[in-house]
Amino acid sequence: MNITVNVSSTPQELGSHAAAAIAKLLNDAIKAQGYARLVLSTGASQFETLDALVKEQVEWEKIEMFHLDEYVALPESHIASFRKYLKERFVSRVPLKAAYFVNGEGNVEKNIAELTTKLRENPIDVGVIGIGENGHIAFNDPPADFETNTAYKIVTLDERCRKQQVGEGWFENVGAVPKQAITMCVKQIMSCRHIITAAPHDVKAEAICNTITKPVDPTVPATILKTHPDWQLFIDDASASRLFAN
Ligand SMILES: N[C@@H]1[C@@H](O)[C@H](O)[C@@H](COP(=O)(O)O)O[C@@H]1O
Repeated sequence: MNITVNVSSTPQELGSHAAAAIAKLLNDAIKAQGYARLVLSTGASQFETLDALVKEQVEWEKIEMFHLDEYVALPESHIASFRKYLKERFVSRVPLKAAYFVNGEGNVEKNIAELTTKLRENPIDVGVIGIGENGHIAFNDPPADFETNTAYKIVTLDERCRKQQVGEGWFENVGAVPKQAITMCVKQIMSCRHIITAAPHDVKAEAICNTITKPVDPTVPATILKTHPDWQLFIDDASASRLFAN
């Protein structure tokens, strides 16, 4: 078990530190095996990290990118679509070898099966795994399922998670947020060789405090990350504020 916590003053500083750490791990993997496989999160908390990551020196043509989670039946043209998010904020900005998305439209079971086959061809080197305001990782809301062995599954989103999406401006009201999503499962996330978490902003202060101070338990899904052999957590003064208050 190896946990590193890095506290920055601002989200921008956090983004550049997290991006440098991700780039180093990707470059180490390329050196060792000639390629690297990356899983990316989405959400407002990842903006600064992705903006900095696309500027890093990485042989992007040796990188395969996978996607963590997506709403069921939300068109890719919707502003909240995570496929749209990743295409605009990452895939269009670096010349990747390949990008594999979670597609929540059409035959979802078939989409999951095809993506799982691709994902499981080789281990994932770096998982960039955000933490939600309710402590979720991907769309594994509390109480999270730590046991499922499939790569992805369909979940029903909890109320707090759906409200957070409205708070971030992705939807006009809670009724407009899809009730279901496809998420990478916790065990699959934990199988990433290295995990990097970027969690800035005061809205994450409670989740960060719970993750660090509470025992590993499904009621705070992100606590499982503390059992990973190599987890680097990047927070800022705002998201760390409850830690210092304790
Ligand atoms: N489903 C996404 C995840 O991919 C992300 O890691 C996490 C944190 O994102 P946010 O910045 O929206 O809090 O939750 C979101 O809902």
